[in-house]
Amino acid sequence: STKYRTREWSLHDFDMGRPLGKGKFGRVYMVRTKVEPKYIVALKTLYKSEIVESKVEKQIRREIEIQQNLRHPNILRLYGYFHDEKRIFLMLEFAGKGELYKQLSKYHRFSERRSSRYIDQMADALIYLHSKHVIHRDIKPENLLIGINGELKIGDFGWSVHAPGNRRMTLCGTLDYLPPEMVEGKEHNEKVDHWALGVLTYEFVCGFPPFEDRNSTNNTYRRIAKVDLRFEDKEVRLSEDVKDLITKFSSSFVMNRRNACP
Ligand SMILES: COc1ccc(C(=O)Nc2ccccc2)cc1NC(=O)CCSc1ncnc(N)c1Br
Repeated sequence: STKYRTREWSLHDFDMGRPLGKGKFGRVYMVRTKVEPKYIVALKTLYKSEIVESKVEKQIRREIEIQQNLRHPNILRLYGYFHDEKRIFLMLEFAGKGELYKQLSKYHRFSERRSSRYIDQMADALIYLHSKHVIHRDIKPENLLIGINGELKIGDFGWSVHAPGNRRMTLCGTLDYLPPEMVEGKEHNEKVDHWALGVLTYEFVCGFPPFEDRNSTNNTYRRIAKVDLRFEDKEVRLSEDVKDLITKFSSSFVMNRRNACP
């Protein structure tokens, strides 16, 4: 609603709730507006000092600009923002069922039915993003949230990283989702999101990403560059359909690469 955009918000408008997650630049709290109607939002605090230090102020300005114009049921809303002398506050949609990766680590992998529902919603969100010439470039379980009715939401975590814990972390976030052209530092287009959707589908139904090599990041690079896709894992029974879908996601990328270098 436009009311959010015009009025000036401040911390005093909210009752503070529990912390929701920790990002690299600050924390996210569940908060509620003090006056009726009592909206619940996820309030993300970013420290100006850290943002300046990491020279990401342009990136966050651009990101806020992009996010405020996005309206899609499978993309987490950014309602607005405000700041005080030390911090910037992002007023985000609250996703009622939290972080998808926590479900994935709890259940190890998703059924093909549940995976197909999530991938279908991701595809809708990407069609919408690409229609606005926005390439996401960072699709991975850590960046996905689940709404109160079980619907998937792309929650842009900006440059936030999760506590190291059991998450795969390399220099710039997980390597596993990078497509060959990014791994080789080439220019990229929205097909990088199609590639990542294939990697995401594989990780949903298998419980681990297709090119992962826990012992050597170099080998992960090599396997990505070669598109070394394997389905031989004994304990995971995959339908021919899902193997075909995943192969198509990666081959759509290979076609793209062939076009790129005649
Ligand atoms: C549209 O969502 C965003 C938009 C922008 C940024 C951001 O930090 N940009 C950024 C930060 C620094 C530098 C450059 C960009 C972050 C998010 N989103 C988030 O941080 C997700 C917070 S966690 C959470 N949120 C809702 N419901 C839950 N249950 C949970 Br758990």
